[in-house]
Parts: sequence; structure tokens; C-alpha cells
Amino acid sequence: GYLKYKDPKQPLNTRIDDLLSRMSLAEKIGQMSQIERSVATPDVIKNDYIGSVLSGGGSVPAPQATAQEWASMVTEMQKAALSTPLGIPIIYGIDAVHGHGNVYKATIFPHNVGLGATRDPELAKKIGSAVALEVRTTGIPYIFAPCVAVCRDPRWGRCYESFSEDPKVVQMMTQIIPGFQGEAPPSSRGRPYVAGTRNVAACAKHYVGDGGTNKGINENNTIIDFHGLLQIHMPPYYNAVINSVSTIMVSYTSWNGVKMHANHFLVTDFLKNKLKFRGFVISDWQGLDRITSPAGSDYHLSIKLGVLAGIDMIMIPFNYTDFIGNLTSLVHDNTIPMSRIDDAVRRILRVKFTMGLFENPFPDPSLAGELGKQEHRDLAREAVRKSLVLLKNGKYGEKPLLPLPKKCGKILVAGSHADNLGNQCGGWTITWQGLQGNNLTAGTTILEGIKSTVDGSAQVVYSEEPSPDFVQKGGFNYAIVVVGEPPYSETQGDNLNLTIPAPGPSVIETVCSNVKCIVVLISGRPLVIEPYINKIDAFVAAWLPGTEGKGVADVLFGDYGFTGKLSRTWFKSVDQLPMNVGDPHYDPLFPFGFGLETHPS
Ligand SMILES: OC[C@@H]1[C@@H](O)[C@H](O)[C@@H](O)c2nc(CNc3ccccc3)cn21
Repeated sequence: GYLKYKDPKQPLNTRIDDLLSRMSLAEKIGQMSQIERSVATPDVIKNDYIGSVLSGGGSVPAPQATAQEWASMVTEMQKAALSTPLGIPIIYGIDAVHGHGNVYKATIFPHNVGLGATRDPELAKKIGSAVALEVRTTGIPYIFAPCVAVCRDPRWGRCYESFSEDPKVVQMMTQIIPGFQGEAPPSSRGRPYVAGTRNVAACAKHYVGDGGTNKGINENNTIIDFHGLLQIHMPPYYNAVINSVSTIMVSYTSWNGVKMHANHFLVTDFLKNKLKFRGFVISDWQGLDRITSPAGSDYHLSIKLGVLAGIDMIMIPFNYTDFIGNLTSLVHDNTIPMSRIDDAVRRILRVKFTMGLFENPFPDPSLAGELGKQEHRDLAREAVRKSLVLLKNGKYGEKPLLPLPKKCGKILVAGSHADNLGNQCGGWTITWQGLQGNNLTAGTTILEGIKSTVDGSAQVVYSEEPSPDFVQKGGFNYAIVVVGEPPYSETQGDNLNLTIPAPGPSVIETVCSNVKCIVVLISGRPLVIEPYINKIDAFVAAWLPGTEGKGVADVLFGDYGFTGKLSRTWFKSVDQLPMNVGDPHYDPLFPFGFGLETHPS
């Protein structure tokens, strides 16, 4: 018979009220449960009324799975969900944080630290809509992006996921949200909005103060007064909410010793009641478990604190029986009132109804062909060009070295990051931690880009770690040295010394003491460069450019000018950290906002 909640012509709140009134506690708790794809069998989805599934970093249906294989996996799960009595569709989420990183042959864009250096919100929006298409072509309607952290200490392993140390630059780049979701019409501003099946629901993360921890220690404590929190870490959430972000993910971190996942004041009083956020709040992976230390030592208490704080959907992700059992008993004994459960389910349903998931629960086959499309790769290459920051161009008193002539004669290209696609993509690429080498996915290394840019008369010689003899006897007019950090994610990226890993420094020394050298640094953050900077002729910060490495050669050889500006302070020494623009004692090697410019030759 006719069911009001299934009628898209009914007002949104009528659909929510009607469906909620039909739901059992088990069905409500199911909607609040997000499980990992590796445990999400059709039976589990059906029997536990699961409302959401995710892919954790690197969790794929099969190695090098095609878009079709991804879509088939989602379809199978969706069929199970729709076979339940109320037929509420699941929402499948994934970390598409710099393009659809888990997926083989997806376009990989520069990580956020590089996008921040572009200062180009329109570019961010275009990237958002390209990523949305690549995500949707795999049948997925929801992504855990953008990270709107304001990273205040580059020793943090996730600093590359942050657009900038300056909240104003992060606020500017939240324009990626209307890119992901589509532009909300005036009537929907400030409310969750997803335009349709070519867009995805987004997730502003990690609320709040994830980038402000002590010494940049991941998941640690952000010690700052309320005024400071509102001034530095909160502003991007104002923009995210008004730009209709559908979901917000809570941070593992603590604020002045109180776990964010247990913080009723910030999650409910401030975000939901003050900022009027109407989407759903999702936990991070085992975010509830990590409320206690050791993690998981009192899961019953964790669930009580997290759900009462105002978390609506829980990224469990594996022990769903524990979660469902504990939450059910917490409601039965009235520790958690049904009103809290209903608020969570309303918010989840509001997002699912608004984004059209009930009308279009299955992948849209018309989106085939979007994965890794040349048009998206060209956009990514433009982003690479605009993300490069030129920090030195010729030694003191000498003429500028860049742009290099395409008729450059014999040049040397050296370093561990010159011909290494995995290194230039960084973390959250194919696997959670990222990979090294050139077989991980489809793309163009920096070396390949150089070779296809220079004039036919030029000779490009590549040596990853050349000997002094090789450099001295090579007769090179110039050398391009590409070094930097290996890929990493989260805690694995925490680093207190921030030195360029060996043999980077010695390659710089060997090459730059024998031939005019351009050093291109591939890193998620500023690294120690001061000891070598006087020996270097030209110095370029390239961040983590992604698959379209040719964007680097585009600018080195003058097809485009350098325009990027530092989105982060470049320290002289790690002893100065944390040190950010606006600090009373500010003594950088290169200041926030710095970037030399060149013009197309
Ligand atoms: O991947 C899901 C979330 C992600 O959206 C958050 O930004 C991030 O904080 C986060 N961390 C994990 C933990 N990932 C993990 C991967 C493999 C094994 C164990 C944990 C999952 N997630």
C-alpha cells in the first residue's frame, strides 16, 4: 500500500516523522550503525538493519577492482538493505580525500596542503565535482572529506590533510564542499544538501581542534581556551554548515583533556544547538572505544558517553553485535533516552532523504567512464601547477634560474622522488599508508613529465643517487633534484625532527656542489632545508602532487608561471615549533604567504 515516507512529493519532515513512527528500536539502532565492508554481508545488513557501510583505508572488493566491481559490491549490499521490512537504503562511505584514493586508476589530486597553496576556491570546487563523479561511478554516494583541520604544528602526521595553518585559508577552501555536494539553493543553505546522483554527501572533519594537538601528536590533546578554539579551529565549521555539509566527523583528539567523542558541550550545545547543524554527526573509526584508555576497556561506558554527547552514527566498524547489544540495553534501562536515539535517526534520515537515496539507492550506470577521465587528470595537473611554491630562484646576486629553457641541452634528474608515483601521491593512496614505486595505479611521474616537456634536442639523464664523479663528469647544464618524504598516514606520519630522509640531503649536497641545481621537495609539510639552502640554486615546494606529475614540468620549463603561496610557515629549525603566522615571535625561513612568481616563457 501507499507509504508516506516513500513518497518524494511529501515534505521532508513528513517523510521523516512517518518513517520514524514505523521504526522499532532495533531498526533505529541499525541506522546508527556503520560497519566495515569486510564484515558487511547481506545477512548482517538485513538482520541487523545496518544503515551504513564504509571502506577503511585500502579496503577494496578486489585488488585493482574496476568501477563496475565496486558498483556491484555496493548494489549487493543495497539489495539486502532494501529487502528489510521498511527498506531503508544504506549509505556507503569512503575516504576520497585527494581523489578516489582507494580505487585503482582514479585521478589522484594534490593533497590539501598543496591545494591551500593555490588560494583558488573555484579550483577547489571544480576538484570537488570531479571527485564526486569518480566516486559515484563506483556506486558510492558519501565521502569522508574534506578534512578542515587547521594544522598548527607540522610535526603532526596528518598535516598534509590540512589546507593551511591559517583558518581563513581553510575557510576559503571549504568551497570544495559545494563541489562535492552541488551548490545548495538559498532555501537549503545551512541545511544538508546533495544535488543528485552526480554529487556525493560530504563530511567536514575532524571536529574540532584535530590540528592543534600538543607537539602535533596524533589523536592527542589540544590545549587552548575557548576563545582560541573559536578563533583558530572552529571557523571552517561555520563555512561547512552554511555550505550545507551533510555530515561532520568527530575528532579522536581531546580539548583541554576532554575527549571530543564524549564532549556534549561542543557536539550538542555548540554544533547542533548554536550552529544549528542539521546533518548527522559521525564518529571516527573506533572513536567511541578510544574514549577510554586503554581503548575498548569499557565499551559500555564509551557508547553511553559518545551517544549522549550527541554522536548520531557510529563508525564501529567491526564489533557491531557488541555495539548494538550495549546500546540496546542503555536505552532499555533509560540511561539513554529514546529522544536522543530519535534525534540521531532523524538526522540520518534527513541526509538520506535529502540526497535522494530512497529514490536512487543504486549506482547510476550513466556515470560509467568517469574514473580517471582525461578531463579530470587535466584538472589535477592544473592543480599541481598552481600548488607549486617557488621559494628560491637563483643564488644571491645571480639572475633567476627558472623557468628553464626547453632547449636545455644535457640535464640530470636525480633523487628518490623523481620517478616514483607512490612517493608523489603520499598517504591514502591505494592503501591506507600509501605505497612506493610505479605499479600502484595509473599516473605520470615527475621524470616522465620532464622528458615529455623538454625539446627534442635536450638529453635527460636520470640517476636516483648519482656519485660525485658521475655528476662532475656528466657535462650537465642543470640538475633537477627531487627528494622528500615517503608516504604515510595518521600516527605513522608523526615526526619530531622533520629532516629530509636519507639519502635526500646527500643527493642535494652531491649534485648541488657540482652543477646548477633545482631542488623539488615532495613532502606533506615543510621540512628541514635551512642547512642546504645556500648551496641550492632554486628551491620548489611541490607538496604531494598526486598522479599528474607533469604539472611540475609545466612550470619548471615555463609553459606556466609559478603562482603558489605558502599555506604554512616554513621554519628555520624544529626547535621553533609550533610557530604560525601572527605569533608574537615569528622568525621563519620563509613566511606564510611567501612565494616567488615567474611568467610563462
Ligand atoms: O577511514 C575512515 C576514517 C577516516 O575517515 C578518518 O579521517 C581517520 O581518522 C581514520 N582512521 C581510521 C583508522 N584506520 C585504520 C586503517 C587500517 C587499520 C586500522 C585502522 C579510519 N579512519
